[in-house]
Amino acid sequence: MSSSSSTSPPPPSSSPSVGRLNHVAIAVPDLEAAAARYRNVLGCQVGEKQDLPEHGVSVVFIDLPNTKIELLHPLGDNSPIAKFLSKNPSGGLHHLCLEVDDIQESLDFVSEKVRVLDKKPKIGAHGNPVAFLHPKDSDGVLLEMEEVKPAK
Ligand SMILES: CC[C@@H](C(=O)O)C(=O)SCCNC(=O)CCNC(=O)[C@H](O)C(C)(C)COP(=O)(O)OP(=O)(O)OC[C@H]1O[C@@H](n2cnc3c(N)ncnc32)[C@H](O)[C@@H]1OP(=O)(O)O
Ligand SMILES: [Co+2]
Repeated sequence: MSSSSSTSPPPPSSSPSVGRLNHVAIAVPDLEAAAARYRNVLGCQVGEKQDLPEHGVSVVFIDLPNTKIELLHPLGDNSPIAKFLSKNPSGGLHHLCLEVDDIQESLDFVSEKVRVLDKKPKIGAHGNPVAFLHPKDSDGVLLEMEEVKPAK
């Protein structure tokens, strides 16, 4: 088993510049019930539901001090979330979203090493370009990259 240490070499200079954990996404069988639980039981700041047909999802974001939780529910039978919930009826952890500062450069670099699910980025829930990497190439965890330009 390998482990990281302070002496590990720096990443290649052309690798993506990964920033914050933008969100952790959870697929839920009942979006209203899940949102109410985060609002009323955990006392979190819960946003409005958004429908995103181009992604086949309804989504509610929960703001935390340092990141967000994205609650995902299928919008239609062809939704990737419908397939996920058919295999995981109680719901579950769906993906992690990492911020990068240039998504096309990041995709060009990582696509030589892992399967990229979107050759071209799509516009995600925050109006920024997003793309996904195959979970089977990243320890069983679906990874989303979201382009967030560094503040000037
Ligand atoms: C709201 C917009 C945006 C944002 O701005 O934040 C979003 O987050 S959109 C979120 C929804 N969109 C996506 O998930 C797009 C990317 N996903 C996909 O392309 C597909 O879901 C997938 C990951 C390629 C899986 O699709 P498919 O191969 O058709 O499904 P299978 O059920 O056959 O899965 C194959 C294999 O992979 C395992 N799997 C599937 N999903 C996940 C997952 N989320 N996390 C971990 N593993 C996953 C699945 O269990 C299968 O494994 P085996 O059973 O071992 O074969
Ligand atoms: Co997401």
